[in-house]
Parts: sequence; C-alpha cells; structure tokens
Amino acid sequence: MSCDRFFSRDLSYLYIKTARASHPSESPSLGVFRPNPLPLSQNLSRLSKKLNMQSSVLGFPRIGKNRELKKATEAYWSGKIKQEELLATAKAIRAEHWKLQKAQGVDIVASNDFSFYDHVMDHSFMFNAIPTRYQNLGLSPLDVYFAMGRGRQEATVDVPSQEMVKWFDSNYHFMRPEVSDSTDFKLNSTKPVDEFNEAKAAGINTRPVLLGPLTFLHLAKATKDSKVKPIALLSKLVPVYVELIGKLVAAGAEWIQVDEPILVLDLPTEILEGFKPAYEAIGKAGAKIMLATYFGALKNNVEVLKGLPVAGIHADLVRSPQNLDAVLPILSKEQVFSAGVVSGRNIWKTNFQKAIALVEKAVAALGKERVIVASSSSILHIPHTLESETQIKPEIKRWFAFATEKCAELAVIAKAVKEGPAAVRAELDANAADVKARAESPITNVKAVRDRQAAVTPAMHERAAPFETRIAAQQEILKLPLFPTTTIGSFPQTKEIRVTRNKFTKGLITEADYQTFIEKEIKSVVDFQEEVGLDVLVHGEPERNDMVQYFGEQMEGFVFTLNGWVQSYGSRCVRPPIIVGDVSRPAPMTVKESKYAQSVTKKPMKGMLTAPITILRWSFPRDDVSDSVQAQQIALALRDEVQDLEAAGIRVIQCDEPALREGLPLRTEDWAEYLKWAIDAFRLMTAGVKNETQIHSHFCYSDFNDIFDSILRLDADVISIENSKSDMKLNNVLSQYTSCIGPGLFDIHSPRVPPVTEFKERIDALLKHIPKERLWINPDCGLKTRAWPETKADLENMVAATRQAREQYA
Ligand code: MET
Ligand SMILES: [Zn+2]
Repeated sequence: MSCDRFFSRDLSYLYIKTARASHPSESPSLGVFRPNPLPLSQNLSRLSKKLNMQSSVLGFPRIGKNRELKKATEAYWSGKIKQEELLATAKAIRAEHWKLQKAQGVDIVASNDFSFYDHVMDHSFMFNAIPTRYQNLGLSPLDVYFAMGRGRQEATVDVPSQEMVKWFDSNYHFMRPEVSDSTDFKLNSTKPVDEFNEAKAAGINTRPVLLGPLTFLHLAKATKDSKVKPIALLSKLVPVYVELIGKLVAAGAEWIQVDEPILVLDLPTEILEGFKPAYEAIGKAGAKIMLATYFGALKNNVEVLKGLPVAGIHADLVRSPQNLDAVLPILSKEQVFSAGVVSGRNIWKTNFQKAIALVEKAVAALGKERVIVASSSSILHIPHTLESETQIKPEIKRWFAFATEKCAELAVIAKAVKEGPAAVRAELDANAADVKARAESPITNVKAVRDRQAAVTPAMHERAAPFETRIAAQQEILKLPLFPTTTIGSFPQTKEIRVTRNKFTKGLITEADYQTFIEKEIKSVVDFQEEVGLDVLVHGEPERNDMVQYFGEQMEGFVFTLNGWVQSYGSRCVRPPIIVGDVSRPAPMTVKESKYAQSVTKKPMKGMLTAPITILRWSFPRDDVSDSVQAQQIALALRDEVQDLEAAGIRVIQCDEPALREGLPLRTEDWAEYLKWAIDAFRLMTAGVKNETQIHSHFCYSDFNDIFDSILRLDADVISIENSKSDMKLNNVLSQYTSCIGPGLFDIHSPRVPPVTEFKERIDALLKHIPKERLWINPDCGLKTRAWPETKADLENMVAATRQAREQYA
C-alpha cells in the first residue's frame, strides 16, 4: 500500500519548484544573478590572507555511526515511519557529522555530501533530469526521488529504477543519469542551499559540494528514445549550475567544491573541450571554485585545467603522488592547491612522514597560504569510526584509521606543516611507531608464505593437458547428458538458516548441533535437486554468511569489523573484511561440507569456492604490498583447497570470480597488466588438478563483453555467466568461447518465473552461437536471495525445457 497520503506535501527538503511557482525575482539569468561585487582576483587575495594550512574533508560517510540513515530510510519505505521522521533523522545525522569533523579539528567541512540514496541521483533530481516514467505518478517529491533509485511496484504504479553503475573503481554504486533533447534542465530542488543554511544555523560554515557538469554528463546516458550525446547538452546544463552557485553565494557560501573525478579517466575530446566554456561560465557565478579530481592520475588531462577560472584545484596524491608534479606547474599565481594526502578509500593509518613531505613540497612551491591539506576523495568509502571495534587486537587496531580518525589525521598534518613538527610531536611519534610496528609485524611478512610465492613457477599456471583432452577425460567419469543442467551454488537462505548460524556464532548452540543442522540442510537441498532432475549438484552453501567473509574467516591474514559498514548503494551497506597480513590457509575450508554432500548422492557434486580477485576486491586490501602479491597469496591458499577437494573425491569444482571485471583499472593502458596477474591468480588456484577434474568458473554483476578474451584465458573447462538480464546481449561473443559455457537462463533477482516455452526459446537462441556439445544450462547466479516456491518452479521449468531440447537436438 502506498503511504503517500500520510505525507504533508509542503515539506520542502526535496522541494520541486514548478516553472510557474518560481518567483520572478528569483529567476536568474546567466551571469547576472547576484553579481559578486569583487572581481575574482580580488576575492582570491582577500581569501589568501585567511587561508593558512587549512585541513579539509571532501565529503563524509552518510549512513550514520550505527547505520541510522539506512534504518530510517528502510523504515520509511516499509511505511513504519513518516516522511517527517525520516527528514528529522537525516537532519540530526548531518548536524552530528559536521560537528564531529569540526571537533576532530577539520577546518573545511563539506555540505551537500549527504544523500538519501545517491549523490549522483541527487543531481539528476535537482537538475530536473527526471525521466518521464517517474513523473505524474501522484507521488510526493521524496517518493519520486526514491522511485528513481529503487523503482516502485504497487497496484497502480510499476516503474523500474534507473540503471545502477559502479562509481569509478570503488564499491559504491550510483544511479546513472538519463537525459534527452527534451530534458528541461532547471533547478528543481534547493538541497545544497538548504543544507548550507542548516549547517550555518548550527554555527558551521561549510563548503558545499556539487558534482561537476562534465562528470554529470559524461556519466549520463541518453534515454531510450533519444539519440542525443549527453555532452551536447552542456550549454543547457551550465546555466543551472550558475543559478545554483548564485543561490549558494547569496546564502553566504564563499567556496564551492565542484567534483570532476572523470579527469582521471581516458576522456573523449568533446568532454575535454567542455571544461573551458563550462568553467568560464561557472567562474562568473561569484563563488571561489575548488575543482576537485580524485581516484587516480590526471596525466594529460591536466592540460584542460590550465587557465580555468577556478580558485583552487584538488588532486588525489594517495592514488597518484605524481599528480603533485603535474598540477604545481599549471597553477596560476593565485590559485590554491588542495593536496589529497589522506586516503578516502582505505582504512590504513596515514603515514604522516610521507604525507607531510608531499604537503611541504607543495608549500615550498606555493606558500602556506595556497595549500590545503585534504582527504584524497570523499571519505564516503570508509567506515564511520574505529571506536566500535572493540574486538580487534590492539596491536592491529593501531594500524587503522576510519573516517572519524582520518579527520583527526588531517588536522595533525596541517598543524605539523603550519607550526612545525614540534607542535604535534607526540602525534607524529605515535604515528611513526604505529607505521613501524606494522612494517615489522610478523603477520605482514610471513616467511612460509613469501617462500612459497618465490617458488611459484610458470608451470604451476598450466593444466596438464589442453581442453579437448581434459573434457574427454572428464566425460568418461561424469557421463553427463547433452546440455548438462546445474545451479551456481547457493540455495535459498531461509530465516531458519540465518537464525541458526547466528546462534552458533554467538555460542548459543554447540558445534555438533550446528553441524547436524547444516548436514540436514545439505541433504534436503541435494534431495531437492535430485527430484528436480538436475545433473551436476551443489551443496547449497547454507554454512556461508557471505561468499568472501566465509573464506576470509578461515584464512590467516584477515580481520573483521563489528560495525565497519560502508555504503554500497542506496540503503545497502557492506562490511568488507580487511586484509592485514600475508594470507595462508591453515586447514581445509569447504571439504567437510562438499564431502558430506557427495556422500548423499550418486550424481556429481560441485565444490564451491570464491576465487582470488573477488576475495581481494570485496575486502579492504593492504597498501603495503601490491594487489598482485595479495592475489597470489590468496590463490596459493585456494590452490590447496582445490586440491583437497579433488583428493576428497569432488570431481567438479567451481571457482567464482564475479569481481574480475570490476577490478579493471580506470585507464585502459593499465588493463593488460592487471588482467595478466588476475588471470594468473585464477590459473594458479585451479591448474594443479588432474585432467579428470572439471573446473568451472562463474561471472556475474558486470558486462563481460570487453574482457571476454580474458575469460577465455582462464582456461576453465566450463564457465557460467550472467546473461538473462542483458537481453542475451552476450550472444555475439559467445561463439568465440572455446570451452563449455552456461549463459544464465533466468534472472535470479526477480521473483518472476519464466514459462517452459521461454526457457526453450532461450536455449534455441543460444544454440545459434554455441555448439550443442558445449552448452550448459543454469541460472544467472546463486539462488540465496530467492524464496523456495519460485526456485522450485524456475528450476523445474528450466529442466523441462532442457529435456525438450535434448529430444530435438540429440
Ligand atoms: C555473486 S556470485 C555468487 C556465487 C555463489 N556461488 C552463489 O551461488 O551464491
Ligand atoms: Zn553470481
């Protein structure tokens, strides 16, 4: 049921202003709205006197110390609280975060970094880039906004959400803006102004942050019915920025942070050429613009920054210390440099000595008045505070700094440069001791692990024989029918499973009782698969909380947080494991369950493992050794697991690598190197088995078209790959795949059950691209989020269609 009728419509947090409702006196025209009395240069010199080694945070996590925002938002969605309560919670969270940052000593604090769902979507909404499907649904503005983020299904309304896309190479996801020739860009909400005023009322003068117009349009796509290139709309969009910045200036904002993270990507000329006209217009709006880039190296893109009428430039010196040498020479005499020396992306304590050296280099070139000490990016990507992590051993905890602690670090670094090291001697000494302790800790350098890495040979990455030989040997043993059917691993994680696992974790039931429970679950999932008539069975993964955490908890080198949540998308948060040391596997991790599952069926049981890149990408990685070294350590640990499964009689082993695609570097010139070590890690994990053992791999969550040749290079015997949602768009590359392949036949995210005819049509379509002896039949991904009734119906229909196909194509 819709709860809209309960909401008062005059709450203006996400205030939609219709064209007619706007006051004539408020309607701005380009460049004349609230003209700034001083020319920019004068503004800057006035400002320069005030600036002296200030510290700055580009944006703070929004979800709240204990995920208060998530809880309130979900309560609102389910009708448990009203809009007023949600807005009040959000307001309290913002105030708390501003005060917290100030209390830690941060000078420049952002506003408008808050979002109910996603900051990119906030801009779509604010600029009136609201696709027509969300309009005229009779929803409140806030519900229109949420419908864009999560879709809306009820009796009279059925709209899907906007497309969700990964935010650069982070684990945050944004909603992709949609624009067309008819998008009527205008100021649709006053969110940045409202939040600026809100902070001001709380006594805090903030620097509002906006996503820049080039980034907004580069990340946007044209609506289905429009052929427009989003960048062609730049001249229509920029006046809205000018109007908005004018309003912020009128409210008292002096500086505005405008984020253009796309400057670390390979960019087409038309995007690069847009910077000059856009910022020439924006520069006249009366504010001092801090143009912020982050997440990587600017490289040649630095050229477009030269001569832009902005008051400052921010660059990420954590991801790319070279940015310092790139940016310093292009700054004009008055421009300020914001040095991003404290990571917004990882949880490691900043090495003060290194950070201070970078800042001092900037100061030597520019003077203290023109340097700001900043977080490398928004610190959105880090958990709120280390304070709650009471269970992490103190000797490891001292290596970490979460969001709150990063704020304090910024203040110390700024003070060290401003007043000299003596002013913060105790902090510097403590930091140096922590850094040293980590470097010297036995867990960061385990001889056995390093020796094993040194002994890795090229031959360890090669299967004994080529695919054709292997598949024949496998078929001898497995005797699978044409079009073998299987699933991807997990079966519905019922409430009973989760409750029992929790009880076990809390010590409320014995290990023996838990084991009995898990075996009962496995047995019933195996029986179910036999009844449905699947060919290669799985044990269902009832013992796993999460496909990465489950393995991390059983390996050396990982630690886990109690409350280290970070926003993944919307209200969804994840709690990534932290890789703290060299990784190894003290004992088998999955053998007991797989062996038991195999013991209760004559059909082949598929062992189920998460592969190295996915474990690495879905954790916080170390920053003291490279990703490739970490991936190799994980691969060696998993290699042992693969061989133990084989020794235990498991003939088919699936190694899930859904994050392979998302690990791709931001710049294409870096792809080859990444793919080399990532593929090597997979091969190191899997290549030690006999020809008779069948290696499967699984891919989902991304569009794999552009790395399909790399998937081939994994040399797996069978791959399953998400396909159904993408309108079977993989079909064209499928024919290139030379091993067996199971493109997903149904979308596991939807409760909809495709009829047998639809399954059969999909199989027919796939057979146009894939030779029949190589086609496998399976869903898109694991079934753990589904309920049993639809799972049963889906699989029954899938098997029925397969049987028809077998008759037809035998
Ligand atoms: C995100 S991929 C998930 C694969 C895993 N084996 C599962 O079935 O849940
Ligand atoms: Zn999957």
